[in-house]
Amino acid sequence: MTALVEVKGLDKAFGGVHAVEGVSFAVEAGQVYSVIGPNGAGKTTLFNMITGLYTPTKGEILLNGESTAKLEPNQLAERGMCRTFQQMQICMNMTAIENVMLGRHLQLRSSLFTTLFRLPSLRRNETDARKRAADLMEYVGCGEYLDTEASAMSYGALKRLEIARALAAEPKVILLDEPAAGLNATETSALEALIRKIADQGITVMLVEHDMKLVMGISDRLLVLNYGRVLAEGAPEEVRQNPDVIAAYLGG
Ligand SMILES: Nc1ncnc2c1ncn2[C@@H]1O[C@H](COP(=O)(O)OP(=O)(O)OP(=O)(O)O)[C@@H](O)[C@H]1O
Repeated sequence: MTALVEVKGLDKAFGGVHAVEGVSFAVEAGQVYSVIGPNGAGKTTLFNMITGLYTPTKGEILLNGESTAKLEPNQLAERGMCRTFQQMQICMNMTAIENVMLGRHLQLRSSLFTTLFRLPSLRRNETDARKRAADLMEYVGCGEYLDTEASAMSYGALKRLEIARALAAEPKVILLDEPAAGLNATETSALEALIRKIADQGITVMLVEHDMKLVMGISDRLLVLNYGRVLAEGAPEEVRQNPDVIAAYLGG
C-alpha cells in the first residue's frame, strides 16, 4: 500500500545549523501521526518542508506517491494537503466566517482574484460558500461566532477557527502545528475531541505538539526528533518506554 505521506532521507541546513538530518518516515491514510521532541528539535522545519514552504537541502517527500519537490503550497493544497500555523493566520478585522471562506481561496489560491474582486461567478457561488463555511464552523464548535469579528473571539475559539479555515480546502491530510499551545484544559479536551472527529471522518492528521497527554492519547504513531534526527518512531506505548526518549526528555 502506498503511504499518503512519505519522507525519505530529509535534510535541512540553515548555514551551519542542521535543523533536520536524515529523517525518514511514512504516514498511512487515516492515521493520527504526531511529531514530538524538545524545543529546537526541527519539528516546524520538518512541517515547513512537507508543506512546501522550505526546500529540503537533501531528500524527498512523496504525497500519494508523487514527489512534492516542484510543488508550491497551493498546489499541495489542491492535492489535498493543508495546514495550520503556530502563529495563527487569522485576519482579526474580518468576521469568523469570512476567515473560513477566504481560507479556502488562500490555500488553493486559484480563485483569490475572483474572491477579492467579487466577480459574478463568485457572487453566484457565495451563498453556497457561506453555507459550507457555516457548516464547518459548526463542525469545529464555532457555530455561535459566524458573524463575530475575529478580534472578539477567545484564543481557544480562534485556534478551532484556524482548523476550520484549513478544512475549508477539503484536505486529505491536515497538518496542525502546536494546536494546543496556549489552551487551557477545557479547550484542550475540546481540541482533542475535534482531532478525533476529523480523523474518524477519514482525514489524516499530522500533529506537532508539546502536550504529551494529548499526543499520547490521540496518536496512532509518533516520530520523536532530537537535534534534527529521529530518536524513535512507533506506537505511543513503544515510544513512551524507549530509553533514548526518556533520557532526552529527562535531560531536557
Ligand atoms: N529560518 C531559519 N533560519 C535559521 N535557523 C533556523 C530557521 N528555522 C529554524 N532554524 C533552526 O533550526 C532548528 C530547528 O528549529 P525548529 O523551529 O524546526 O524546531 P522545533 O522543534 O519546531 O522547535 P519548537 O518546539 O521550539 O517550535 C533550531 O536550531 C532553529 O534555530
